[in-house]
Amino acid sequence: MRPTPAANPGLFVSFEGIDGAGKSTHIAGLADAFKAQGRAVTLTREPGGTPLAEKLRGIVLNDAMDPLTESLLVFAARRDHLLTVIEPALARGDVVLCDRFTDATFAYQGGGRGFDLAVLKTLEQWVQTTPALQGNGLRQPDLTVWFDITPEVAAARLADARTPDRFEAQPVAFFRAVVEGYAAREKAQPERFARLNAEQPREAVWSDLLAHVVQRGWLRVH
Ligand SMILES: Nc1ncnc2c1ncn2[C@@H]1O[C@H](COP(=O)(O)OP(=O)(O)O)[C@@H](O)[C@H]1O
Ligand SMILES: Cc1cn([C@H]2C[C@H](O)[C@@H](COP(=O)(O)OP(=O)(O)O)O2)c(=O)[nH]c1=O
Repeated sequence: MRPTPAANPGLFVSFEGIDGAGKSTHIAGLADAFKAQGRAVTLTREPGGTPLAEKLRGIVLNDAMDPLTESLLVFAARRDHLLTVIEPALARGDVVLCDRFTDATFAYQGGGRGFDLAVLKTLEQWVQTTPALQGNGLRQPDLTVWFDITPEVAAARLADARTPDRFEAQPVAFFRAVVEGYAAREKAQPERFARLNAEQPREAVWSDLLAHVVQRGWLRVH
């Protein structure tokens, strides 16, 4: 028997930006806004989101390794996450809010580490081609919210805020290259991106974020 189609089509939203850009600050608020309008929300993150992927996250954030190893591990985590959490949630009609997805790999491994973008593109094809999409469709977020901020402002926010992991401990030049990596992804797929000026006060960032979601007809204004 065919499963009953979900009442709402699933929505896949990813959140991107360098460490300290303000993603975590706003994701929970957006989840509450969707829930208040009757949507089921799956809140998740990368690397991580499943028991296996969370183990890989611990390794990626703490152990030294070469950029290919790093890329393979984040994509391995992504494959497990996509098949066991994201695709089932989208099939149920959930709003999936994901703290980072593949753009982070292009920005951090591709931009920051300078790793081969062609290899990343191949891995993206392998990992994000899922049986849920007919033909050879590639699963991509319906919307990617990019919290754009300079490394200097982000670093000032993070100073004292938390103990840095292997990425957060990188110098400003690394984060400049990460920002370039995000900019290149936005340029290649502008229809999927909403770029926010993340240097604004929290309230202004929040209202810009809401405006993008409302504009797409995914949330109603009160
Ligand atoms: N618009 C803002 N202005 C000033 N500080 C902010 C703003 N947004 C978030 N912060 C603070 O900056 C730090 C990093 O924010 P966070 O949401 O954890 O960033 P991310 O998840 O992108 O790494 C936190 O201490 C947070 O309270
Ligand atoms: C998803 C992903 C994250 N990362 C990095 C970026 C972040 O520095 C780190 C973890 O992301 P994040 O969850 O934002 O860290 P935190 O919980 O400290 O806010 O992993 C990559 O290098 N490649 C990837 O593909």
